[in-house]
Amino acid sequence: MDIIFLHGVRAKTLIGWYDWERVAPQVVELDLEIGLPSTQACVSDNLTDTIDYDKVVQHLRQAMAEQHFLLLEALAEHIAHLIMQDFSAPWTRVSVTKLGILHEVGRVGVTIERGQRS
Ligand SMILES: Nc1nc2c(c(=O)[nH]1)N=C([C@H](O)[C@@H](O)CO)CN2
Repeated sequence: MDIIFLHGVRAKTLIGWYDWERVAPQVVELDLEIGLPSTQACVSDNLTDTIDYDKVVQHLRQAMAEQHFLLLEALAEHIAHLIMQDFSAPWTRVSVTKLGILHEVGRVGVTIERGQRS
């Protein structure tokens, strides 16, 4: 399976378990790997034969501005669902990272994989 990746995508969203996190949007970082439904673009050299990563970023930023979740796990699940449903990806690995949320911890986050990797 061919894969596109997007690393270090920053997006603003309401995310967190605690009261203050439910009212103040935070910037989270996404690392995405997205399985492609075909290898067609490798021979056609045509953007319409693959998943346009530019559109993925726009779509996810828009969705995350409108949604709120309590846990990173639930946010990651939602992102994986959007990637598979709206871009027809057969497989994805989604990591969501909070930056500097814990004292003396640089980054915390979750990684999930959904779909079938062939
Ligand atoms: N496994 C998780 N643990 C925690 C989460 C989470 O999303 N998944 N979230 C929090 C708080 O929101 C944290 O970011 C602020 O202390 C705590 N643990």
